[in-house]
Amino acid sequence: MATDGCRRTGLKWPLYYVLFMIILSTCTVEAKTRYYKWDVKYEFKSPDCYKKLVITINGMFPGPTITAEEGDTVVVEVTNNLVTENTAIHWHGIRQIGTPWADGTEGVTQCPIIPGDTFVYKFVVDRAGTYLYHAHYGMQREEGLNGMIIVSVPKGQSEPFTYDFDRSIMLTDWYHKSALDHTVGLNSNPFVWVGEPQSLLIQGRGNFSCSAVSIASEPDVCNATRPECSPFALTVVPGKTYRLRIASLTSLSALNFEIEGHNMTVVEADGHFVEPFVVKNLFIYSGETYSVLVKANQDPSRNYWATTNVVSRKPGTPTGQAIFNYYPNRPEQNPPTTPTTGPMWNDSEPRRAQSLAIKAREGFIQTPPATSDKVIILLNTQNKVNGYTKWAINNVSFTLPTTPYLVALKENRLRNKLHHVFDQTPPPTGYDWLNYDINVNQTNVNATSSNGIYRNKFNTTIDIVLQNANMINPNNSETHPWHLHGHDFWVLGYGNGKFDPFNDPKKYNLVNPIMKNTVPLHPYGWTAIRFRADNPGVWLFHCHIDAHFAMGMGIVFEEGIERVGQLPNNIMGCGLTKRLITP
Ligand SMILES: O=C1O[C@H]([C@@H](O)CO)C(O)=C1O
Repeated sequence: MATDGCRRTGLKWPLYYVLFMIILSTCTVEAKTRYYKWDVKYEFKSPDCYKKLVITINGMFPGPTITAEEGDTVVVEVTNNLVTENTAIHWHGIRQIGTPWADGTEGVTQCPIIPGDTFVYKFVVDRAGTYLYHAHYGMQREEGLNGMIIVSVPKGQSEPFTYDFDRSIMLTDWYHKSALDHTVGLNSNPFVWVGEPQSLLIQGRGNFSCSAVSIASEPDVCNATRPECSPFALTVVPGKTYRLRIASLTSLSALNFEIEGHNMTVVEADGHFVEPFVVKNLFIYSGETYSVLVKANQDPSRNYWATTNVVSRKPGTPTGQAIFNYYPNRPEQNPPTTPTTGPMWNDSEPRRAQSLAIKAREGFIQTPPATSDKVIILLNTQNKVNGYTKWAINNVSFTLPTTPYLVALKENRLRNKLHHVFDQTPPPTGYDWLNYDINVNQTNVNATSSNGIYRNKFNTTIDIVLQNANMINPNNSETHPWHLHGHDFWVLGYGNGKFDPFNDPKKYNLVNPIMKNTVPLHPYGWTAIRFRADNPGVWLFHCHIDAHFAMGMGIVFEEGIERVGQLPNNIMGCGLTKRLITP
C-alpha cells in the first residue's frame, strides 16, 4: 500500500519531501533556546538617592534585558527570594500562542510563586520587536521588578530603516512608600490615594532632592552624592544614528520624553512598524514601547538633556533627567542649559494628535477584518462599592478569584464547581448609553464588584470601545492606558466625547491601523480597537495604572478554552503539592 501511495504521487513526492526537509532544517537550525536563571529578591538601593527596598533580579535594577531572535524559545527559571511575598512575572507583548499558562498573570493564568519556590516560564518569542516584562502580582510592579525583551528580526531579514547603534531606555516612576502601604491605603475607608510619585527614573536613575526630607534621625537615608543616583548617560558618537527603544513601566504617570535639540523619528510601536513621523516630544503611557531614530547631529562640543515629565495629571514630581552625552565629552558633564520641562501637562491635544499619527507602515500593514462579530462598550468610571472607592467598567468593579481562571475552566474536576470559583454571570457589554452623561459626575456613584468574565466564541472578531467619563469629583477625567494580554489589536479610532455607535464606526481606520497591545484612553474621549479571538486561553484586559487595576479597572476574556493543551502542573500550587496534581 505504501508503494502504491508513492506511485500515485510519482516524482512529486520526493520533491515535496526535499522541500519539507529544507524548511525543517532551516527552522531547527535557526530557532534557539535562550535560558535565563533569575534570583528575585529585595535589596536596599537608592535609585533616586533615597534608600528603600527595591526588587532586583540577579542584583540588577532594572532587570536584565532578554535578547532573542524571532522564533526563539525563552526559558526563564525564576526563584522567588522575596521572603514574605508571592510573585508572578508577565511577559508584556508576548502573545503566548500555545502557552497561555506562561502569561504570568497571577489569578488569571497561574497561582502565585510562593517564597522559596522556583517557577519555569517557557514561551516562544514569535515576532521581532520591543517588549517588556514585569511583576503581575498585586501592585508589586512598582517595587521595581521590570525589564525589557528585545527580539531581533531573523537572520537574513532586514527592517525598513537603518541605524548605527541600538540602545534602550526604561522609564518608570518611583515612590518612597511601599506597594503594600499603597494597597492598604487604596483598600481603606476613608480611601488613601497613592499620590504623585517622588521621582521619575530614566534607566533606573532619578534625582530626588534630599533636602526635601528630614534626615536627622537617619542620615544615611538620602544622600545626593551616591553614584547610584547620578543621571543615566547615553553616550553617542557625533554623526551616528541611534535606534532608541523607549519603554514605560510607570505605575501611575503618563510621560513626555524629550532629547533637547534633537528630533525623534518614530518607527516602531509595541512591536509593529510605524509609518515614520517626527516628534520633538514623545508621549508614552505605561505598558507602551516605541523605537525612535535619533541622529547625533548637534554641536558635539557639549552634552544635552534627555528629560521626562509627567503629563495628564497635575505634576507633583520633578523632571526626570538623563544626559545625552556626545563622545568624547565626559558623560557626567552637565549640559550648559536648564533641563527642558516638556509641554503643558493639561493640554491633551498634542497627545491625541500623536495617537492619531500612529499608523501601520506601508508594506507591513495587516488589514483588519472589515466587520466584527461582537461589540463591547466599556464605560470607565470611578465609583463606590460598599463605601470603598473603586473603578468600575459598566458599573462592575473587577476582582480576582483565588483559583486562576485558566485552571478553573480547564481542569475537569473543577469545571463542575465553577460557580464556587468565579461569578458565572457575564459582565455587561454596554451601559445606559442614552441617559448617561459622561461629562459630569454620576448621580448614583454606587457600583457592584464581580469576578465574572467575557467568554468569546473562538475565531470571532471582537470590537471594544473604551469610553472615558468624568470621575467622582467634578471637572476631572484621566488618561488610562489599557493593555490586552495574549493579543495585539488594531487601533481603529479615537474620539472626543461620547462614542456614537451609529456614526463613529463609519470613521474607523480600516486601511492602515497600527496594531498595539497597549492603547491610551484620553480624558472625556473614546478609543476603539478590534481583535481576533484566536488565541486559546484566558486573557486579562486592564488599565496599566497599578492603582487603577488594584481598584477594579479590568476585565477578562476567555476564548477557545477547549483547544488549550494540557496545563503544566507548575501553575497549580506550591512546592511539591504541584506534583500531586495529575490530570
Ligand atoms: O483613582 C484615583 O483616585 C484619585 C482621586 O480621584 C481620589 O483621590 C486619583 O487621582 C485617581 O486616579
